[in-house]
Amino acid sequence: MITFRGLTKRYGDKTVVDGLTSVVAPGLVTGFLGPNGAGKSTTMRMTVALDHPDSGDVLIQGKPYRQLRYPLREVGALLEAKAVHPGRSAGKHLLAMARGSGIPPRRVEEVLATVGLSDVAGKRTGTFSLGMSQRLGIAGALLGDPAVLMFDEPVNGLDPDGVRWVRQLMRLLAGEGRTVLVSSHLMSEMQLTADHLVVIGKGRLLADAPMDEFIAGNSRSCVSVRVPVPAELAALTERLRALGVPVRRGEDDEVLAEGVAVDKVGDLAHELGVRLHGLGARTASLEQAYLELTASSVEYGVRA
Ligand SMILES: Nc1ncnc2c1ncn2[C@@H]1O[C@H](COP(=O)(O)OP(=O)(O)OP(=O)(O)O)[C@@H](O)[C@H]1O
Repeated sequence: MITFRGLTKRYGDKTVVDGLTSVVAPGLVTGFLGPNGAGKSTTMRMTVALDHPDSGDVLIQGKPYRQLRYPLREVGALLEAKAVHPGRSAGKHLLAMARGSGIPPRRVEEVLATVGLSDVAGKRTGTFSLGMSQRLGIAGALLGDPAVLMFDEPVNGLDPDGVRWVRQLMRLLAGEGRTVLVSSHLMSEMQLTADHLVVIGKGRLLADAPMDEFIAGNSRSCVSVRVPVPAELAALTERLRALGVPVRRGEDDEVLAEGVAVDKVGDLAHELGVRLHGLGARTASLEQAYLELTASSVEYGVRA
């Protein structure tokens, strides 16, 4: 479990993390979302004492990081994949980490195998691609077999196969009862990976909710109707609008009706003798819900 209690960080006169309070629960993948500059990395850095809060605190399994006897055995973190001595081999890098933390050296081979880097264990990390560095960073996080794991943009630089592998790994780790906090800007990927979401904007908590609840609560549900004959599509649209239902164009022969039941649209089409090629509730995506919620919190956006 990770507990944020009024966590606050200022750089100069700018508050980059602003009174963040949340509990990241074990046994779930929690997605940590927010626009660029929202304060996600700063929050993660404070969790492992790489940065210090101005007020509030963050606890790992109920304790501040500094009170953990062997931190790597309690919390693993992938923060900056390239933050590794470039002249050192992957194996030596992990061995050095293990030595300082009372972790048996055989764990190095185990985690290298888990992340698929066994064959390049002897290679200098300076020669690694971004994807390989990400895998090495993940190996470092897993080294101490910790109950709490944090990954800042773990799929950055990975190919589709690697992205899927990360997703499966996150799910596996949560399935083992661990606490998994993961940040990403890839919403479609996050929708497949996370059970729960913590969303921040300009350092403030915007949402802390299960994935389904978040999507339902931050998007407008609608009904998609496909009508192949344009005149019939217009007639149905007109009838819906006359009933006060907002209707907008979808793709090709599709219209999207908001705030109305699927049955009602089907009945109206039948009444008007309109032939349908499709009728169904359109479930909103995480991306739509996220964009709705964060629209006013985007710091570096381009105004339309
Ligand atoms: N060492 C620092 N000194 C001054 N400002 C900093 C420092 N580190 C971060 N910031 C600022 O704090 C804010 C939050 O940055 P942070 O990296 O935590 O955001 P983020 O949500 O991780 O963003 P991204 O999605 O772009 O990685 C930004 O405005 C950033 O410029």
